[in-house]
Amino acid sequence: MRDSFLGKRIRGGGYAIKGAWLLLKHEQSIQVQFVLAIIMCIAGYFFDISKTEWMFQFVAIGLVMTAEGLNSGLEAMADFVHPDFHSKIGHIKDIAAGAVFIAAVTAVIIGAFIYFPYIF
Ligand SMILES: Nc1ncnc2c1ncn2[C@@H]1O[C@H](COP(=O)(O)OP(=O)(O)OP(=O)(O)O)[C@@H](O)[C@H]1O
Repeated sequence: MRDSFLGKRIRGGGYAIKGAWLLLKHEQSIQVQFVLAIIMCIAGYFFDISKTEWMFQFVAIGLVMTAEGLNSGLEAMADFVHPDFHSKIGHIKDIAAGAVFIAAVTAVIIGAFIYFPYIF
């Protein structure tokens, strides 16, 4: 069972859940995103948004947290392989941060589409 296809997949899932927990426990950026996600869920209940709007909201939350998590992983990898200052490392980190920025802007646009009609 341990080395079977199913056993490996189950173990892989365990590592992934552990990784998500580590992100929440140690990464401040993810903690901030998590709090924002909770605030957006409270807003969703408050404004009684539709099922489709909930779906878009969860996609936006997932998109930002996924990008932030991958960015954290890449930063950790960069710091491990090259702890010293290097322009290439700076460039790599800036690109990864840029991806988070794109995800965040997308989430803000989705949020504006959902909540503007309720607020204004
Ligand atoms: N080793 C390095 N060499 C060159 N530039 C770096 C290096 N480390 C960081 N930088 C520059 O500083 C910026 C911030 O890097 P840092 O690793 O502190 O990320 P951060 O977004 O502050 O992440 P966190 O708050 O999660 O640690 C990078 O985007 C990059 O421009």
